[in-house]
Amino acid sequence: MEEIGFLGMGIMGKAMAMNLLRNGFKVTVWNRTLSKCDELKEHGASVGESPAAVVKKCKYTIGMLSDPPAALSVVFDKGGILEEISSGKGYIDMSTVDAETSSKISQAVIAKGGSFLEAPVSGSKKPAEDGQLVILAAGEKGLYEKIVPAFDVLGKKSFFLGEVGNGAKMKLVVNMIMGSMMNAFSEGLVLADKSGLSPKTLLDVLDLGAIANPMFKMKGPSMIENSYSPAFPLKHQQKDMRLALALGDENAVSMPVAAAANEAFKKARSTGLGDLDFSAVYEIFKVTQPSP
Ligand SMILES: NC(=O)C1=CN([C@@H]2O[C@H](COP(=O)(O)OP(=O)(O)OC[C@H]3O[C@@H](n4cnc5c(N)ncnc54)[C@H](OP(=O)(O)O)[C@@H]3O)[C@@H](O)[C@H]2O)C=CC1
Ligand SMILES: O=CC(=O)O
Repeated sequence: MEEIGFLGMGIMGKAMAMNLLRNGFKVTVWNRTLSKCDELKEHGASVGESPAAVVKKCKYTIGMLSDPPAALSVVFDKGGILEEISSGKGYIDMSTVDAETSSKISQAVIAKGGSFLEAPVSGSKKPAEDGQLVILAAGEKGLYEKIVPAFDVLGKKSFFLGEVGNGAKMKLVVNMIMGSMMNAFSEGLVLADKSGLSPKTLLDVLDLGAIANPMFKMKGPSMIENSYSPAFPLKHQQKDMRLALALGDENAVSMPVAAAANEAFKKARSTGLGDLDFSAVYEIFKVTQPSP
């Protein structure tokens, strides 16, 4: 397959680009903070000096940026994708953003003759390293079909969900549920502890029952050790809750559980926990539950 461009060497982008390299793809990377490209360079990647330079060199370019302003910046700002995208080239944005952001990018790319696909992912740092992501693609079907060989390396399953916006919406629904679950889980761990039970035993009990799930199993042991090395940064989970709640507003869907979870993530951010893993929201429940 042709050389792939990759913009954004954060937790996810770095793992995904590394995975493409490991599987024989030629990759040109770019990151706003250039030094984060060094490790990829050591593993054989080329480095582009701007998103435009990457698009000029590569037929297909993937973006994995933090949030809507970042996703828009690499497209519309000076040195951005729009300066070089043209007929025969494709841009695939795998960042988690809202449908409106994705549509703006799509329209601009298509106006220049390029093709666009949104393809946010479910799965965190480890699934990214292991090529086990779930890819939620939408946009131009032709581009989807051409990029499938790369998706096959990055993910265990990819869905094509139709028109641009559907991938973004699906991702926000999934992360809204995940964020609410993390809050309920944190409350449960605190309730067990404060009522004299062992949180560790609670993990064992949960894992054997109908609400067992990979997230509780993976995050629970580190949470009870107060260890929050970031796989999915809390500030991004809060961004996803905010964008999901906006989607709820648009569709007049009442979401009291998600709204409460968003408040807890906001509180965690305001106390300086934003760069830790999203499971650090547990700390908020601990401090708001004084002993009787
Ligand atoms: N981590 C996870 O478990 C998962 C994350 N996601 C989503 O993937 C995306 C990336 O997440 P993750 O890798 O964890 O995030 P990180 O915070 O680790 O990385 C964010 C990336 O965005 C770049 N960036 C931020 N602002 C700008 C800007 N204004 N212009 C250009 N680049 C910018 C950063 O560059 P710089 O290094 O210069 O700051 C960095 O490359 C997010 O949308 C997140 O919600 C989806 C699934 C799982
Ligand atoms: O967006 C985060 C994830 O774990 O999926």
